[in-house]
Amino acid sequence: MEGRTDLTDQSTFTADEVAMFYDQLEEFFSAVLGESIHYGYWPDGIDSPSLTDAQDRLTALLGEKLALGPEHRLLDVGCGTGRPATLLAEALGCDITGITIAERQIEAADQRAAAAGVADRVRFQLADAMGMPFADDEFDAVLALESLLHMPDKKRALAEEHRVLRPGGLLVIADFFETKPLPPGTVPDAAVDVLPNHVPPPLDEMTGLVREAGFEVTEVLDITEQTRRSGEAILAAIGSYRPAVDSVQGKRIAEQVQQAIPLIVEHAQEHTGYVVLTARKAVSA
Ligand SMILES: C[S@@+](CC[C@H](N)C(=O)[O-])C[C@H]1O[C@@H](n2cnc3c(N)ncnc32)[C@H](O)[C@@H]1O
Repeated sequence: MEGRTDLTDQSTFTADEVAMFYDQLEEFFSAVLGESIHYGYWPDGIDSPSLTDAQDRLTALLGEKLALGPEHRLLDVGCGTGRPATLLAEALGCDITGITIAERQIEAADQRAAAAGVADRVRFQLADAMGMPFADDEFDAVLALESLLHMPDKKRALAEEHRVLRPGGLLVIADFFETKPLPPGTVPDAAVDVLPNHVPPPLDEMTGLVREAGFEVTEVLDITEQTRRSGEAILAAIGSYRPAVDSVQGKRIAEQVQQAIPLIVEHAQEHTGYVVLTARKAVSA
């Protein structure tokens, strides 16, 4: 694969580089974040520190927004290693196709779905969200759980999500948005850019992109406060992590990311919020 290997370069990452990032860090992510690669959700009154429980609560919340049943087909864009899709298949009974740009995630995802006994209705494949191998109108709903942040061309990704949805179908996005930009002229700390494409747009810009892609935005649910504990949960997990990655390069990148995480978390806490955005494709064009 072409491309830089120095992941502290601050220019935009390509889809190939995002794939390399996840393929090389799969062991790292499962050690630090568990089976899901996303933030957790702590609604008022829930105090348990478990990141896994909180991640599963976020997945359950997205399941409520999707409101699908056994007769429906869901596309999970950026499926990771398959825990969200597996949980949603169990909870909703729907048919799910998950796509990821990182090849190594597919094997783990397939194994997870098989172990949960849902492999008959859940499958995973390698595909780029910015050019999907699916027919127009193929799905009843699309989920983008922390995948839009990685897209170098968000307009293209949203246009594709719109194309593969049937008229009236739902798009549910869970992602970060920028709340407080760095003051003009400030150069972000290089370590903050270790994560590919992670600096998100402000909420109004993100909502605007979704509308421009042809969707009607039906709900914008700001859960910044309810996801805030994710930062400290990740920091606690990272504190006890010791790299055990096979390849020398993978180990080097894991160490880079491990060192960068406190800064990334600090940046995320100060400069980003978290939204669940629900949108509908118009019934008639
Ligand atoms: C932060 S992880 C979230 C994974 C999963 N949704 C979860 O919550 O466990 C981002 C995911 O987006 C995928 N991804 C990033 N860029 C992509 C692209 N261009 N096309 C398809 N998937 C992509 C990554 O491979 C990874 O699976």
